[in-house]
Amino acid sequence: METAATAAPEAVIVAIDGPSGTGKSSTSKAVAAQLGLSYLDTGAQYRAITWWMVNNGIDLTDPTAIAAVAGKAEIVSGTDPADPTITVDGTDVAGPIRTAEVTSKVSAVSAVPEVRARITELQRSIATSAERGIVVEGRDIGTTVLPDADLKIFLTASPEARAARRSGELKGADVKATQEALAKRDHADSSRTTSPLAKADDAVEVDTTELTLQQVIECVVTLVEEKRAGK
Ligand SMILES: Nc1ncnc2c1ncn2[C@@H]1O[C@H](COP(=O)(O)OP(=O)(O)OP(=O)(O)O)[C@@H](O)[C@H]1O
Ligand SMILES: Nc1ccn([C@H]2C[C@H](O)[C@@H](COP(=O)(O)O)O2)c(=O)n1
Repeated sequence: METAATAAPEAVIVAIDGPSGTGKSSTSKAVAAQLGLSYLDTGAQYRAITWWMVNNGIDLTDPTAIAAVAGKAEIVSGTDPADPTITVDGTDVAGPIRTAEVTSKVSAVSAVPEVRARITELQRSIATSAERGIVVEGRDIGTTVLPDADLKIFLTASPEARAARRSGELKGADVKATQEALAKRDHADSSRTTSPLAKADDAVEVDTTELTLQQVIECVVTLVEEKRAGK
């Protein structure tokens, strides 16, 4: 009989939260790869359920309609930092979840308590079964999903730096329009009632504005190693 893996006693759980474009995904993936840990992109899960709702014609202006179908899509996340995957009902949605349409609608879907309850349960189950430990990144990991995480990091960066990074990714995108879109999404994610984007009281805040990605990775790796040494 196949049994679910459980975390080893020395497994470390790292929660990385912060607003959009602060470097959570890039940092988390690299730290997990360097330390031999699993990696979970929780934003991808909220994007995946949003993609399913768009595809199934759900009225995303109606929280009751969203709540009614919150449990319908089967979302599976692959946690290898070298090749993170995400499927919905067996379909690879890694590309489709990054469209402008999904990005503009994900905050409305992720604000619905029934959606959060479902995705939070999935995230906890993935984190507790990661044998060597895991880096989980999102908006409410340190505050709600994994309040007992061994290490909590809250990444920040100036709005200008975040917009410049994002526009660099979306070749030719207007920096001002990108900054406005980021601010709008951050406001929605921070002001929702259920589990908003927030820094946990015991999180270490790292301002990445003036740091290279490599410097941020080194900083987080050092914090994890210090935690492990003190365990
Ligand atoms: N310290 C840094 N200096 C310069 N560029 C960076 C830095 N950190 C990340 N980047 C770049 O910024 C972009 C956004 O980074 P990333 O996707 O990791 O952010 P994020 O916080 O996960 O965003 P989101 O929440 O929107 O998914 C990427 O192109 C990444 O390479
Ligand atoms: N723990 C999380 C992670 C993500 N979300 C929501 C809010 C974000 O705007 C959206 C997409 O996340 P991204 O891919 O930009 O990291 O998902 C959340 O509510 N809680």
